Amino acid sequence: MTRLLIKQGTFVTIDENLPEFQGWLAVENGKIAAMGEGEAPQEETARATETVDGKGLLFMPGLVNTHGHAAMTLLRGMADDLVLQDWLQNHMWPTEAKFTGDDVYWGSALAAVEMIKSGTTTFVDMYDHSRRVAEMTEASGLRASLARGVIGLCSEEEQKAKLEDAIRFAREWHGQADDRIRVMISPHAPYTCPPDFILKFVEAARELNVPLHTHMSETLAEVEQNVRDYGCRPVEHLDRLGVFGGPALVAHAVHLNDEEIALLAERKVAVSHNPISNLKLASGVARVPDLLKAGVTVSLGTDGAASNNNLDLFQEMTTAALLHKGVSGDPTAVPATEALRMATLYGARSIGLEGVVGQLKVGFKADLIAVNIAQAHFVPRTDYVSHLVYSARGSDVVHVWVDGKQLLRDGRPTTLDEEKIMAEAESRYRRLRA
Ligand SMILES: CSC[C@H]1O[C@@H](n2cnc3c(O)ncnc32)[C@H](O)[C@@H]1O
Ligand SMILES: [Zn+2]
Repeated sequence: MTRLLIKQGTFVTIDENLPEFQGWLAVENGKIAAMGEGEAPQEETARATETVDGKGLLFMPGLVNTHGHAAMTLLRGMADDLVLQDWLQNHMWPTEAKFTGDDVYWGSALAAVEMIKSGTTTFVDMYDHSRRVAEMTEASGLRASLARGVIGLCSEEEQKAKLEDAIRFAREWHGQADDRIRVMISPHAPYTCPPDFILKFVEAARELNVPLHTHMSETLAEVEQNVRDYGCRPVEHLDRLGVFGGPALVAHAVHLNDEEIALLAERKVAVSHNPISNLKLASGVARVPDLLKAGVTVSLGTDGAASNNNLDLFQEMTTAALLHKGVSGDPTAVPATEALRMATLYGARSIGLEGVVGQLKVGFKADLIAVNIAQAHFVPRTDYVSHLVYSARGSDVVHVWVDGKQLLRDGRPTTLDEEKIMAEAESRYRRLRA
C-alpha cells in the first residue's frame, strides 16, 4: 500500500470550514486520507511511502472543465475571427467530416496534455468517435464525463444510427477506467436536432439514468431561429421536450431573459459558462451574475480549442471574474472566490461529482494540483484566492494527481508522450488541410 505525504505546503481547499492553511495532506487508495495544519505528525511521516516537499507550492483541487470538444485542438487557429454559424458550417463541420477515429484520439491526446499541464483534472467532452476519446482518457489518467455528440441534420436512418451509437457508447463506458469515466447523452443543439429526435435522447437519458448535455442559446441568431421554427425560445422549447426533467448541463446559455433564468433555477439545470469562446465568436456575454443570484449552478468551460484558442481554465477564471465586472459596472459581479468555485466545486456539482472531487476534504478523491507560488506574480502573500484568479496562469501548475496517481511531475506529463502527441497532431492537421 502506498501513502503519499505532502508536507509544508499552502492549501486552498474550497471548503468553508478550513478554506486556507499551511500544513500537510496524505493520500492513500486514491483518496485524501488525512490533512492538517502545521507540521505533519510523526506517525504520518512514518507511514508515508512517498513524500512531496510542499515549500513554495500551493495545493488546490484540480480544475473541472465542464464543456469542450477535445479533438478540436487539431483545428486550433484554422478559422479565427468568425461568427458561430459561419465558423461551424463553412470551416469546422467540413473539416470534421474528414476526421478518422485516430485523428480524434490524437487530437484528444493533445488536449489531455494541455489540460493536465494547466491543472484540469476532470473534463466534459462532446464529440463524434467518442470511444477514441474514452480510450485516450483511460490512458491519460484524467477523469471525464464523455458523450457521443450528435448532429441530427441528416436522414432518419442516419439519425437512428447515431442515436444507437450514442446509447451503445454510454452503456459501454459508464463507470469504466476505475469509475473515472462517466457518460452523458448529447444532442448537439436545438438548431441541429429536430424536436422528435431530441425526445428520443431524453428517453435514452432517463433509461440510462445519465445527464443530458447540449449547447443552448449561444447566439441571438439561434434564439431568433428557434422562435421562427418552433414558436418559442430555446429554453421553453427544451423544457417542453423534457430535457430539463432530469439532470441537465447546458453550454453557453448566453441569451436568456428573466423568466428563462428563473426556469433554469427551478429545474436545477446547470450552466457551463464559456466566456472566452463566447467573446471570440462574438456570441455575447452570458448573464452569469443573475444566474448565480437565482441559484443556478454555473461552472466554467473552454469549449473546443478552435474557439478559445487554448484549454487553460485559469484564463477562463480570470476572464469570468473580469468580464462581468466590465459589462455590469459592478466590481462584485463575479468575485474571485466565486470564480474559483465555478472552476472547482460548481464544476463538480454540475456533473454529479459534488462530494467526490472539486474540494480538498478527507474522503474525497485525490484530484489535486500544485501551483508554483515561488514566483514574482504571487508576491506579496496578500490573498491566494485573489492570486489564483487574477494573477495565475495554467503554466504555473507543476504537479497534478488524479485518483491519487501523479499525471504531472515537475511540469512533465507522466502518462502521455508529449513529443509524440505534438508530432502526431501536427501531421494529422496537415493531412486534414490537404
Ligand atoms: C456533435 S460533436 C460536437 C460538435 O460541436 C461543434 N462545436 C464546437 N464548438 C461549438 C459551439 O461553440 N457551438 C456549437 N457547436 C460547437 C463541433 O464543431 C462539433 O461538430
Ligand atoms: Zn461546444
